[in-house]
Amino acid sequence: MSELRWKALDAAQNRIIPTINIPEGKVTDFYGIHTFTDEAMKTLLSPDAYKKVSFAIKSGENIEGNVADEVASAMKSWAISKGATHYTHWFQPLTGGTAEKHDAFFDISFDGQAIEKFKGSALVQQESDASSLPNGGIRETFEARGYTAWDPNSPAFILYNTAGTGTLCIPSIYLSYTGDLLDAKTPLLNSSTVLDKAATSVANIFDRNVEKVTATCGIEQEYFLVDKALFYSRPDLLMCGRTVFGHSPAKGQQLEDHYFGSIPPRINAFMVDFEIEALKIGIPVRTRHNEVAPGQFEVAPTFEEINLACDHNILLMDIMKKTAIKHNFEVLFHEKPFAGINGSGKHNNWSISTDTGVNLLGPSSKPKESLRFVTFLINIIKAVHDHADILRATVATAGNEHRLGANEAPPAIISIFLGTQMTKVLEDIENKEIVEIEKGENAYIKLGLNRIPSILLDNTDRNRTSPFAFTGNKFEFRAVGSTANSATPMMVLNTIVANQLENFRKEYDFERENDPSKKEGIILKILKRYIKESKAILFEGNGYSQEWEEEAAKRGLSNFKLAPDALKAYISDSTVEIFEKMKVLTKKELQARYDIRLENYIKKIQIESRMIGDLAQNHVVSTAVKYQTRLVQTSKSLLEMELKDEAEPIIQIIKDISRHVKIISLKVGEMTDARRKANNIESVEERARLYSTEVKSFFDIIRKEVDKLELIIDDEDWPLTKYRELLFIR
Ligand SMILES: NC(=O)CC[C@H](N)C(=O)O
Repeated sequence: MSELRWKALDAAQNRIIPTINIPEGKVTDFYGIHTFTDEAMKTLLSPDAYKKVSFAIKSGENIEGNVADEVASAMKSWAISKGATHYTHWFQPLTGGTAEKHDAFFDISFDGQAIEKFKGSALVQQESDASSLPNGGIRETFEARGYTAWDPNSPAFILYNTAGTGTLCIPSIYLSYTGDLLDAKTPLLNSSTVLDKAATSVANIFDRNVEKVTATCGIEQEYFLVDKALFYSRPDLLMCGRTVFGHSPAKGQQLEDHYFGSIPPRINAFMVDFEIEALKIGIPVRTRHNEVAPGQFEVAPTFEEINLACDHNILLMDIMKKTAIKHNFEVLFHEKPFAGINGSGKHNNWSISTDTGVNLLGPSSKPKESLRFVTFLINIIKAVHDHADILRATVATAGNEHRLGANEAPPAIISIFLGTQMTKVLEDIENKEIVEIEKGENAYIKLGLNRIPSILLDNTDRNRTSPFAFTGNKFEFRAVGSTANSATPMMVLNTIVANQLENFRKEYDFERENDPSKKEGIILKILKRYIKESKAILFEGNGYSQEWEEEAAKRGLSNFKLAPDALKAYISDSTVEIFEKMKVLTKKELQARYDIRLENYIKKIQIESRMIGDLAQNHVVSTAVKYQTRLVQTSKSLLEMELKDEAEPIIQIIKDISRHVKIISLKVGEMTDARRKANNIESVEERARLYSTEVKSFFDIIRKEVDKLELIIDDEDWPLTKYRELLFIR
């Protein structure tokens, strides 16, 4: 086995940076050339068809058959002219990733002629016998049909394979024969619709011209890069996406010399390459940098409409994985591939803006508009306060369980960071007496609302320890895991905010009818109460500290460290009530998602547990025993030569090895028993609980012993590529 390690090290150190095809011209010359953009549609469709499609996209109405035929025909000619041979409905099942089945444009007509075919019906809807995709019991196996349907809100694009041919990908939603939602995209679309409705009605209190409110999102993506040969030399990376063993290297991230440091040339080449591919399909990537841990990096696009942003993020991950092959890298999206150093997250920068061009979370120089700003801000705080548990549940996975609360990642407690100055503004609103809002801006000034723009301009205090931070003109949800499909957390955020805004509007209307005072006074009265009700969620301090855990408990905030506990919020009464009321997900669909996520959790821990057993016994213990045998020979020889003192330290090492090996063997056996016990449990909830508590409790114990052995056994013999090699060779 150590031979594999040495070969891998050799390969990794002799890489040549591949040539990258840089397109001619400026980025704007090739941006979106592989996307069937609105521009392309305008050029290729008849004016009438274009008008109808645009209307359907805006209104969400169905597209008529003949119009769909025209769009399909235009898409086909466009795609074929760009080298596409196939098409696929590209959708997001509940696996967390994407799914695609490629069909050729090529076909044989009824009279035996070879033709290229793509009808409107094939564009709009496809039937998939995808009974192997997770459905949480929604779809009985005897009714295995599922449907994918075109989502015209997200433009079609072409993905090329290494052979150079392309597939036209049509972003689609996915549902069962019975109409139950089986994907991540449809609920997100639903949530955007309800958010639009609720936010528009609140925005109308301030401006009657607002007709539409859109959620936007910009997703920062963290990742690790490991040389391909090194990656394949670690069975745990290959099977679990993370290392289950590995002693910390002498140098980790303690010198803080990697973050924002000069990007190594081989990495930079990879970044340039995948960014070009991303830009060609219209993903507006803009930022790249070294992250905190050695071997860790980040990419971020500019923000977009939320549905598009989530599609683009998951697509970007796919492009990164594929581009990495050419560069002999493997991209790790796991939340915690290496113990003891930074994990990887996805920071979702979320905001809402109107069709009149106003960012509702953006500061304004007019105090009156600041009232609108605080209205949205405080409603969001209240929504997150009241429904923190379901927000937390969306980021609960086996991978993220290792990350939350460890090394620069936010803790499992959901709290909101506002910055000291904004906190003060809220305190003023809560505590200062509002006399009747007078003419002019006096009252706003008294309340400190006139200060907001300047506060937000120099709002430099950032708090990385907060899972949900206000950053001047948007909220940053930092707890999302790096492998996650952002569509799910963003769908929940949209929904709880929509629900809250709807409640606010109702309360406001009610008060208006019964209270003759000015609308500003009424708004402030309601906001005062909201602040009182939800200020427990506001926290400015160090989210990593023990004191915060204690303080949060006192405040009654939840702290679900284990994913199965956090996931329960999927089926809580309040979640079901809101999601059914807002028509985003039904109780049945929530239950299915809960079951799927528990199953996924169990399977992930099961795979890791098996991997730990296998590596510990078949790689580590066997190597340790072989090395021990050599030491026994040496000590025997020394004793024969009557060199007792010299033999002593060697005998001590022999004993140390035995001690570690004994614990490892014992604990691997006990862990296998714990697994067996859990597997016999019928209830998925109870099984997940046993996996998260009993089975998982052996992971650290076994790891500790293995990592000790790594320090004892001859480096020449050690079978697992070491942390220093995985993290620093590039
Ligand atoms: N510099 C950073 O933003 C670190 C974030 C951290 N990697 C996380 O897991 O979220």
